[in-house]
Amino acid sequence: MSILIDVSNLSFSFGKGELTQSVLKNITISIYKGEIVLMTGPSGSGKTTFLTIIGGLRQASTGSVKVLDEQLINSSEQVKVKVRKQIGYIFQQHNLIRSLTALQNVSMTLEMHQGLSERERLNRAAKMLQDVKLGDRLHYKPEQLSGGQRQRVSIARALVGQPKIILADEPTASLDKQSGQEAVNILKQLAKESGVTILLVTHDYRILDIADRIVALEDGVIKPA
Ligand SMILES: Nc1ncnc2c1ncn2[C@@H]1O[C@H](COP(=O)(O)OP(=O)(O)OP(=O)(O)O)[C@@H](O)[C@H]1O
Repeated sequence: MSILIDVSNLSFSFGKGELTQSVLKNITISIYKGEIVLMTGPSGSGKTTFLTIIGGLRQASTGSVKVLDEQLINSSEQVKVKVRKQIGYIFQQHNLIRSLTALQNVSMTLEMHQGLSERERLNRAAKMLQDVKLGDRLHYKPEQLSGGQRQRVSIARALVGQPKIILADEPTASLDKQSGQEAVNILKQLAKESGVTILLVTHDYRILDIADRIVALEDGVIKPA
């Protein structure tokens, strides 16, 4: 099986000199194609920091971080952009644009995919929203949707560009048990159908059963969960 995320001896600190705070300490982990990996760990243990480095959203300088065969340590902006284009992101707060409908929020992501006409973008976005069971909510704005529905719009937005990797940061944190489980179950089903790899950070123990593998980050160190 191919390795999509290959991290070895990654260390990362915030601040300089006496104020240096070491957040990730010598992390080594490989994540395979199609795998769903959940990363748990107490608040402040470095989970979000780790995710943003993997996603090419934060620069690290120590160790090796290969994502989709690109080295992200001390990488150029060009390399980071190339990697980012192949990743779908899901955040705790859905980060949808309030003035746009569900359909517009999802189709907007496809604007950076060259060569698709507006009609094709809208068709793909509508199909994706049907897949997350929101076919009857295409023209609703975020505030007209429930928390779980909004999070499913962000799942559709993350998947519509056919990414190789999904990075999700506490996607169920603001949802009740049922909506949270519904959202991650849909995510899992769609990911397995298309072979997408998922790295999901959470301290929601109610969703651990969607994982193929669970790892724990404690004090910047990875431990088997
Ligand atoms: N931009 C920043 N500048 C300085 N320190 C930061 C910054 N971002 C995070 N930190 C610190 O790094 C540590 C790890 O933060 P991080 O957000 O990665 O943890 P987390 O495990 O995701 O926590 P949570 O589960 O609460 O989201 C924390 O102690 C935090 O205060």
